[in-house]
Amino acid sequence: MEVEVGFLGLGIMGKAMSMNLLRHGFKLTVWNRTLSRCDELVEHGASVAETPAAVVKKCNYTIAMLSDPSAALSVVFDKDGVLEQICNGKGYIDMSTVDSDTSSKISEAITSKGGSFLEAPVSGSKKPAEDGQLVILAAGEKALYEEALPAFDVMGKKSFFLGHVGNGAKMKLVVNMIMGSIAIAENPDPLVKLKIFIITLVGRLQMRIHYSYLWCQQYQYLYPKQLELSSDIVSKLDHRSMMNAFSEGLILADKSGLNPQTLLDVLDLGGIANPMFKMKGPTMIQKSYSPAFPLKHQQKDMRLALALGDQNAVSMPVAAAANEAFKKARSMGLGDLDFSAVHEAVKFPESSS
Ligand SMILES: NC(=O)C1=CN([C@@H]2O[C@H](COP(=O)(O)OP(=O)(O)OC[C@H]3O[C@@H](n4cnc5c(N)ncnc54)[C@H](OP(=O)(O)O)[C@@H]3O)[C@@H](O)[C@H]2O)C=CC1
Ligand SMILES: O=CCCC(=O)O
Repeated sequence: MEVEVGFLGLGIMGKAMSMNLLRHGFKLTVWNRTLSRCDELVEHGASVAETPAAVVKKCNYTIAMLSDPSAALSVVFDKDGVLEQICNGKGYIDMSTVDSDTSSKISEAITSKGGSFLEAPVSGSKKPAEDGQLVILAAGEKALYEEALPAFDVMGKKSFFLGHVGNGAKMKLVVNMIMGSIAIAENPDPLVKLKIFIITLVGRLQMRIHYSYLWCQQYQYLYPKQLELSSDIVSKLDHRSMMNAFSEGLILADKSGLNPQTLLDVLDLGGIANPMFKMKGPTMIQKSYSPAFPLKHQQKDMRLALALGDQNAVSMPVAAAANEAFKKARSMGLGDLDFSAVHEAVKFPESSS
């Protein structure tokens, strides 16, 4: 018997994910609060139902991709909602990004009616959703996970099963917290970006000319020395803030009962994968901070970069907060360890020397 799959919520993500399922031959029934948004899916072979309850009635399992906790709850608990038709043998998979309490509430309601529940938030945005390249962070009923794997394999490039309900939601929130913090570090005020760009460009140009005309002994006096320093320091600013956000994420994962190594694996597959997380993450988990770049030097560069910002009236609240963590690490006697030892200062903010 052909598996009938339901899909609730055809926003940016839901539309891309359900199109993908259709492309791969899944038999799909869709619903969206604004029903007209179903039209394009219907053109591509989907059936449409008038309520979430009607979708659940028809389908073996139903996937939801809704904006926030209140939407996720409303679609389940309100009139004509999922709960009215969920029963033994039917599954409900919420892929929306919500908190673990919301997810648990939905799980309890679904299972109390005999249905099975899985939370499965995703890492990856519109394009990965269109290309079937999401990273799926599932938790809940293992049997439903296995039943839905063919759909997950189409929607994503990798699926994790993270255990009991709540772990998927928490993992997703940790990843997005790191992403949000880095985004601030990497996307400051446009004026700041322009200044950094100009300083860096001039610095690079200067280096090129410097090497081409090294023979010219007087060259070094043609450009202000400070500019060379500026370019170097400014180009390192993002790494400072990244390391702090990364540390907070590792600690949040650990304290929330998640495996920090799994967080590293998830991060490495997503939009914020980068060589620094990959290289420093495992040693940070092991609390091994053998110095490659000593923390005291990093804090010195932070201090100088902040002074540069001061000179140029550039507001840098993210860098200032990161600098406080590096100062704290120094006060804890960690200055000669690797700069990733800032992790300890983030972990124990009340410690002092
Ligand atoms: N966009 C992204 O890059 C990513 C988003 N996510 C998460 O996926 C989820 C969906 O995001 P996205 O597709 O971008 O969001 P959109 O805003 O594009 O879509 C939101 C969907 O939720 C529906 N909705 C909102 N409120 C209600 C309600 N009260 N009752 C019923 N349906 C409701 C909307 O219906 P209607 O059309 O009627 O407004 C729409 O289908 C969110 O939880 C988001 O955090 C996860 C990874 C990446
Ligand atoms: O929740 C949104 C995440 C977007 C992304 O992972 O690129």
